[in-house]
Amino acid sequence: MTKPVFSLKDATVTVSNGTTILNNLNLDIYPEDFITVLGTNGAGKSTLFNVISGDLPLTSGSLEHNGQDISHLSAVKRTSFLARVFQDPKLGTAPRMTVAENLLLAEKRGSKRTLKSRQLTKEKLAAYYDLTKTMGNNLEERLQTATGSLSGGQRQALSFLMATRVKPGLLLLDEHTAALDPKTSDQLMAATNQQVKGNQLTALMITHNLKDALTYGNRLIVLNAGQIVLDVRDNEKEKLTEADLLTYFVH
Ligand SMILES: Nc1ncnc2c1ncn2[C@@H]1O[C@H](COP(=O)(O)OP(=O)(O)OP(=O)(O)O)[C@@H](O)[C@H]1O
Repeated sequence: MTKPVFSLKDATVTVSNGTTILNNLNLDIYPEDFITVLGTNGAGKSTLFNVISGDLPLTSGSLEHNGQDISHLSAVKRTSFLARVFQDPKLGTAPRMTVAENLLLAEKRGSKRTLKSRQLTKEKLAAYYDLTKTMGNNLEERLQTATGSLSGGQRQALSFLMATRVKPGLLLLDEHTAALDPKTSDQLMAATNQQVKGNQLTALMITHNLKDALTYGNRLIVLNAGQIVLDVRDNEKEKLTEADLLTYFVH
């Protein structure tokens, strides 16, 4: 039987005021799972990501990666196998560096990040041109532009390409299309789906868009009050409707 790549076991986070924001949560993530994550505001979705990325420690319980307990591994060390794209286009890219330099930097994920512009060879720039052209938003014309002057959609597309430049063991998509206009959001969602499937990535994607949650991924989970209240995959997921999902949105 296939073993999970990541396992959260009785994961609990209690904050200083005594509130429990993740409550004995259990989740096994299998290779090539593309899991859409839904839940009301404050359900614990970002907390779940913060626990996986190592930005927030567990109060109790554990996180395993390929059977090894990594609960105490630093967030920096986890970047060798984890990548995350945030909702805010400003996060994830270095604003003064060009698009090409950011892509080069992303290739060094998990190792020492020193950058020498001579490493940007003609061949590399040609490869980046082809790569960015797949995003369908003219990013390929702006390879030598400082990232800070890109549009939000272009910057978010770049963040996504950077997160997947070196295949991560797990890709965390934290409402990565939420700040974009509907057309740009659809474009990035389609590109995301293509990358995740084409490169056999394992991914978790937080979204408030029920349609996207139903359309994409092989598995869907709903969080409520720090617990998973629905976990469906394949045929069972395909049968779900938006109306079904709304019944899980209880405050
Ligand atoms: N470090 C923290 N200290 C105290 N409370 C926190 C901390 N992080 C999160 N919380 C609280 O825990 C709850 C869950 O927050 P979280 O951000 O995980 O929810 P969410 O499901 O991602 O919500 P949203 O959909 O609004 O982004 C919220 O009530 C939040 O205020």
